[in-house]
Amino acid sequence: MNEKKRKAHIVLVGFMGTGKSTVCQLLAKRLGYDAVDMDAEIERREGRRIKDIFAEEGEAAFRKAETEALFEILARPDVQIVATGGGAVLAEHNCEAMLKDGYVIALTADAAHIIARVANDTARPLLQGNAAAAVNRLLHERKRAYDFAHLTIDTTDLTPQQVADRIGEGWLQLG
Ligand SMILES: Nc1ncnc2c1ncn2[C@@H]1O[C@H](COP(=O)(O)OP(=O)(O)OP(=O)(O)O)[C@@H](O)[C@H]1O
Ligand SMILES: O=C(O)C1=C[C@@H](O)[C@@H](O)[C@H](O)C1
Ligand SMILES: [Mg+2]
Repeated sequence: MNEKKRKAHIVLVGFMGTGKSTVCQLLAKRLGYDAVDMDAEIERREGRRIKDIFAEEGEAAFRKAETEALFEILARPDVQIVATGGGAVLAEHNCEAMLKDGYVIALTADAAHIIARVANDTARPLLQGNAAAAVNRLLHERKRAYDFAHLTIDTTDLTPQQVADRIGEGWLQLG
């Protein structure tokens, strides 16, 4: 965290279940910034649930809506804490935009913890059916996808509050 402070949003990236949405709310409260959850924003703009966008129009249509939402969010003038969707990093131009307008923090966790966190949730279309197998396959496919971040925090043995505190302390120390 350095010269990017003040002019940049804090942008949380990471695989599904690493805690982006949860930490976003806690961090926004702690720092007094607005919390923006991209998945919620897409659902609001589209007027339907993410799993329905996937079912009715397919993943490509969702990715297009995701990029549109990301660019609109990043262009807002006030500093925000942004929780991205787990696949928002799959398009290189999305990553470039995040690095330009944000301080990008990647949250990680080991596969077993991710599976335990997301297995019983029906909201994620890419994890329906055998969630553990899907997590392992996608983690492999996305092995390097989150490496572009300015900072990486392994959340495996941390609570969401501890993750938010760690980020918040670093941010506030910069003055
Ligand atoms: N550090 C943590 N320790 C334990 N449970 C956690 C942690 N972070 C998140 N969780 C839990 O895991 C679940 C998924 O968290 P969350 O929705 O914040 O993940 P996400 O990264 O936003 O996922 P997605 O990419 O699908 O939006 C929630 O039930 C949340 O309470
Ligand atoms: O990792 C992904 O590709 C996704 C993660 C979620 O946040 C949602 O954006 C959606 O379920 C897709
Ligand atoms: Mg989320």
